[in-house]
Amino acid sequence: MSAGSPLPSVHTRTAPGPAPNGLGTGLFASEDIRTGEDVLKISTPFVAVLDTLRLSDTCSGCFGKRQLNAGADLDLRACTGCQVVKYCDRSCQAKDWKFSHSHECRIFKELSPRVLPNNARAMLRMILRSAKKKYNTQEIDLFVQLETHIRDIRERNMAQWDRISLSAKAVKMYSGIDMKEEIISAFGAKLDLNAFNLTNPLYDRIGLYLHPYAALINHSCDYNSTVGFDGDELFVKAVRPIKKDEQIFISYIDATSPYDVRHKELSERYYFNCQCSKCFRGTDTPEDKFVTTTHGSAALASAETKAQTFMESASAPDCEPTDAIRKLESAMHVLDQTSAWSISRQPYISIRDELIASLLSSGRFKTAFVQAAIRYIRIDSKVYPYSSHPIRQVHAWALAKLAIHLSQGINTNSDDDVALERFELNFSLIIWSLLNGLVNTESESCTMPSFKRMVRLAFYEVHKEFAANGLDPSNMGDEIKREWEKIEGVVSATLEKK
Ligand SMILES: C[S@@+](CC[C@H](N)C(=O)[O-])C[C@H]1O[C@@H](n2cnc3c(N)ncnc32)[C@H](O)[C@@H]1O
Repeated sequence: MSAGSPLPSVHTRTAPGPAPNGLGTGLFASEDIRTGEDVLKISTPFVAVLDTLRLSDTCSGCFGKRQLNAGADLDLRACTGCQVVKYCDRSCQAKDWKFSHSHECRIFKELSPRVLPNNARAMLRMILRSAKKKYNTQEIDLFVQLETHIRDIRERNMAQWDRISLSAKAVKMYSGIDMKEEIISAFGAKLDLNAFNLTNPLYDRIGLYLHPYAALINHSCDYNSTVGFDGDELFVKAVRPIKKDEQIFISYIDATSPYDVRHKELSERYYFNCQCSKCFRGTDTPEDKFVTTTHGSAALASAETKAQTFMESASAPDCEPTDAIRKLESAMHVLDQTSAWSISRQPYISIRDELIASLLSSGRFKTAFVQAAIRYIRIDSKVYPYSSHPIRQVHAWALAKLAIHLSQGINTNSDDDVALERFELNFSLIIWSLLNGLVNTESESCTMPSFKRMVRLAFYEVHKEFAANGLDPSNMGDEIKREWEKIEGVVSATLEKK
């Protein structure tokens, strides 16, 4: 590790220290850090597990890193012992076996076809690794000091406490370990309070991740860093320049939400009242703004509740994509009818994200392209003001991928009734311009190394095709500008129809 910690898997430009405003310990920059640079990189997790639904489609060794490049061509193979976890190949299997699976495989096999929930699997891993002395003293020392908020959990959320205690009982029974249930429960509480969403390089959630050094980073709704994962490697990157001695902040929640929603989530899930600069401004921030102030707060709250209900039923596991699309469009309609809701105010942003995912699942690529263009052009720069934000980059990639699909004349669903053809888009130029933008800003972007590699490869292919036809889009600025004017036309026409 470069500075501040004796942990071998931690490379950082931070040091722990007392954080002002009663925030306990925090991490502070030990030097100036530029946009896109690593604040912290951790090569080995303390614990990481996949969500139960991801066990069948994601490799438990590389957490989907290799699948990102190989796509559907890579067949995962189940562990021959337990048949629960799957791997790309022997090297991924060997990695997980060495990390923890050798201790738990027998237990998974005995329980099959039942599978322990993700938090119980993570607790089991931590207990077994700790019993096998796989952690070094410094890691354990840091882990022991992590917050548990056990009293808050017991007093304010009995259901959470019951779940933790039940998991502790199960972990003790299945592992046969000689450890008090209270101690195992404390492992569970630390996990609930300090774990990160493990995501793939496209920022889709796939599981749970914990490392006690990364867990020292405090939260701010006006964060200066973002967290991402490349396989089992954790990266914290600077989303804007950070000065030496400045505190590092990430966002534990979706910071695009208005004040009340953020406050509720942080207090119910993490048991604290946020002391960040944005929360001090209360509802006086863009996240809370409405387009007009003519509606009473009751009417707005009622519209929001209706829209949320539509959104929740659209994300029910048994909801077909076509049905989900109808529900999400109804949710948007409810918000539009108030004429107070801007498309960059939550829950509009999340509804559109869900809509794009459902349109993709049902093969409506043209409509998905238009919605992804609205998100890219009209929303992202408002809700993620720093262009280095990884979500902005991932959304640009999603738009480029849709343009690639459409340029290949892929059959779209017959319900895909957007008359995109009349705009005569030159998809190749649009793809080139999106990928060129991503490649050119790579060093200041907070995306993961394998994402950058994938984008670079795609750009190389597109550029090669142009070159084969004797063209270099670097010299076609006017043509590219015209294509973006056309997309602006598509976006305006769609939004005017609302
Ligand atoms: C993951 S830990 C961060 C490290 C922690 N400060 C420590 O000393 O161990 C999260 C806890 O830090 C505190 N915290 C983090 N961000 C905060 C914020 N913006 N406002 C108030 N408390 C915060 C809360 O007690 C929260 O439960």
